[in-house]
Amino acid sequence: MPPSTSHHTLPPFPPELATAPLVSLSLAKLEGSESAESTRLFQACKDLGFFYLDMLGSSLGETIVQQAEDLNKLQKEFFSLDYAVKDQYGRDKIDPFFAYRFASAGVMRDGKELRNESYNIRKDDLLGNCEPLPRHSMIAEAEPLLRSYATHCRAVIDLLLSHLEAHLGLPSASLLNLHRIDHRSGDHVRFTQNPPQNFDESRAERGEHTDFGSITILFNWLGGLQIRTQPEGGVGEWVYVKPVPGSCIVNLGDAMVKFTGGILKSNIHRVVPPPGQQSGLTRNSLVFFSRPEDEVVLKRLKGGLIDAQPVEEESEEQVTSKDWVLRRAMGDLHGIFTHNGGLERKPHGEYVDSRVTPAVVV
Ligand SMILES: O=C(O)CCC(=O)C(=O)O
Ligand SMILES: [Fe+2]
Repeated sequence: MPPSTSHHTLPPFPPELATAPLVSLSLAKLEGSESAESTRLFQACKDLGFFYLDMLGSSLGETIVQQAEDLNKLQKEFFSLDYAVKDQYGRDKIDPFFAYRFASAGVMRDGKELRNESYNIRKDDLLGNCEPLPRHSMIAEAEPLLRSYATHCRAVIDLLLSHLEAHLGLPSASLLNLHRIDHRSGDHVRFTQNPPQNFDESRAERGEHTDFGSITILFNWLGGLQIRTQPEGGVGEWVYVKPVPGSCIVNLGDAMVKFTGGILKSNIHRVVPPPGQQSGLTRNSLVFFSRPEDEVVLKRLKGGLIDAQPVEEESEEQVTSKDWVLRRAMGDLHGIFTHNGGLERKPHGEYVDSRVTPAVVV
């Protein structure tokens, strides 16, 4: 049975708004190793590093869509708990990263300052790869669902990695072996919730970021995600990514740019309040972030098309994935901004403010 999505229960995304020119790829076709679809995947990852993945018609994909709906119900329930309860699972008490996190949304209601919230649940806790961190009973009870969701998202990510390594001309399993599911990594499921708030350009700018892992699988139900277009020779503009029922949004993170010497792109994006009739609603998203294994050094791989890429003159400090994630999360390292086929490094500090008053808690 096809999954029942809930987008139609919400006000529509404004039809007149400019939206991002994302291609839509079919998971079922990629599972079937259809070569035209595989080539489109490689192209999308070289162009924008963002695409829709249509999950319908794939048993794995439809299961993920259904589970994303179930997890969306769970996250709303979790975020409806009192701040004092959630604060017990905060980053100051549990972990600097894999914890409940918040920042002021700059809005008051009933004498209370509303929060932009997120909750990061580590893949290794779910899969038994480590001693799990303390978590709320609601999360503990949902662990079979969370574990299954993480495993399914990883199956999609592994499929994408295997297509990409083939196109890059890398030896088989070059990328897969940096992302083994039973090895410790920063992979996690993230719940996010933002209360209604007015659009504020400077706040939106502070939330601009690239993801710093490998591949991200994102579900959202309301508009608000924006990416910046990358026109040849131009500066680009912010455009909305419209949620599509039955599809997830996939984007590449900085690790893929580093591994491939800039062949693959991690596009800059941000989250602003939902547009049009959707404004005034609380916005949730559900994100699965994959990252290289903790011990993997984030550097350009050797082989295939990567060897033909220009070598950067000033080679950057080499850090392990674990340190990179920690330092990015603490705002200690800048992101990679890819533009017009080249690599452009934003000065330190340009993306890091998102930790202060983020529209999205990165
Ligand atoms: O909420 C969204 O739609 C995107 C979230 C995001 O970009 C992130 O958490 O890194
Ligand atoms: Fe992101």
